[in-house]
Amino acid sequence: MAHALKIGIAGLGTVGASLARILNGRHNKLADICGRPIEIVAVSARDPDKDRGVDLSGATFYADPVALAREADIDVFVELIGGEGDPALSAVREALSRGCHAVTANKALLARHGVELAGIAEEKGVLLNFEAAVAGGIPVIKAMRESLTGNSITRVFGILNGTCNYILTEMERCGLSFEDCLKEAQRLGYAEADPTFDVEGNDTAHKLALLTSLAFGTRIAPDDIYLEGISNITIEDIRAAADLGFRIKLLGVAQRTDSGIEQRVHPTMVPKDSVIAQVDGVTNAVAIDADVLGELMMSGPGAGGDATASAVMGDIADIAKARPGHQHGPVLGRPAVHLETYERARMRSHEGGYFIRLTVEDRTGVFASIAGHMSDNDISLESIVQRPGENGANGDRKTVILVTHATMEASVRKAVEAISADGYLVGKPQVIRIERPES
Ligand SMILES: NC(=O)C1=CN([C@@H]2O[C@H](COP(=O)(O)OP(=O)(O)OC[C@H]3O[C@@H](n4cnc5c(N)ncnc54)[C@H](O)[C@@H]3O)[C@@H](O)[C@H]2O)C=CC1
Ligand SMILES: N[C@@H](CC=O)C(=O)O
Ligand code: NA
Repeated sequence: MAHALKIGIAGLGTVGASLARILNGRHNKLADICGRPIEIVAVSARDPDKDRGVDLSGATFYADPVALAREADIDVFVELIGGEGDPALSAVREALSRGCHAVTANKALLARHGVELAGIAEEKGVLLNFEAAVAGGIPVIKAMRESLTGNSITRVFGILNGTCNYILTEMERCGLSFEDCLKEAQRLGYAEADPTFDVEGNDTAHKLALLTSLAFGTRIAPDDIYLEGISNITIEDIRAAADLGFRIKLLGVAQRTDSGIEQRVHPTMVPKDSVIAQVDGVTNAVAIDADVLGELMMSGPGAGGDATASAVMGDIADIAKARPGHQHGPVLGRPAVHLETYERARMRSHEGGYFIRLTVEDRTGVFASIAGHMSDNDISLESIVQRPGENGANGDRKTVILVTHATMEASVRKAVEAISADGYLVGKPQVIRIERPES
């Protein structure tokens, strides 16, 4: 049998500890499959003595993950610390620069520095694998990087954050509060160290930025993404959506439009009977429209220690199986130096349906005024209904719910601004985009 593949793991939290347990527990099986054993020879963690349910006493401990990356006798550096900056960034840079392969689950790091790191890996002839960074255990990076080579992709979209999908599902299913659902997602190991990244949509944006680059051969540009999270979604929105035959999902969407590449992350109402509406809990889903293949949809566990470690294990096994000089293709599907810049489609030119929920004072003329602003902005309405307000026990408030036909985002913004200026709104208007996938 060939010599062992020596790995160093930095970060022994939810994913790192799962990975260590799985690699140790399946040591012989992996050795059979890969043709050589995979040995954890070095680790870095904040607390060296914590019980993680795995014996790592044979591995050299480094307090500093950058030192591990720079000095340890390893073939592969596995980064499972998280965060877009140091120490993760310096550690991965160091490892690649000295000719070690690297594996990371860190989408924040790659969204910000992926092109630079891919450039180093390609220059040094080593692999930088990151399957776990997008949609957890779903093999979407492999699919886009390898299986779809040669296809032209027009759109990629999906549910890319397990925490948000878990929260939205549990709020609807059990009527639990947003805060309680988030706490449970944290307990289950789904959430980021700072869960704001989940609920405000940044994590989805990091993943979408990587998918966009793989889909369109473009440079990674997280700041080009229109971003809205789920923290403003209320149980009233979820119920109103259900009454209208929709469910609310946090979607990331990247597509080619006449005005460039549109990238957006926002809560979205999808028809209840669509495939994406059935994706519940921590499950993620990614749909890719490819010209030769057609529409590909993949779903599976998007977060959690074992699901994520499964993807990391696959990345490490790929390295163990690769013969020197016969490496896989470029990190981001095409060489980092050939990634293109592109025209960014502005959100104001987005066209789609909209759900608008307004809480208004119960005065004569309000309903007519709202309808008038819609018509002034050429917005065609599918429905407009008035209901007793959520806080209207004394009858002084009403809820007005509008659903529009396909219209320009700019028109909706202008209409909502005009309505707000009229002075009868109570609280902020709620605007949720509607997406009607073909399946
Ligand atoms: N938890 C999940 O479901 C998923 C996580 N990821 C990504 O995997 C990475 C790890 O995530 P988790 O394991 O959930 O996070 P975690 O917070 O549970 O683990 C990170 C570990 O790194 C350690 N750490 C922090 N600074 C360190 C330092 N200077 N030196 C050594 N260790 C240090 C922390 O003490 C912690 O134990 C992140 O990039 C995350 O975005 C990706 C997909 C899913
Ligand atoms: N916090 C993330 C973890 C996986 O990427 C999520 O909830 O999806
Ligand atoms: Na994945």
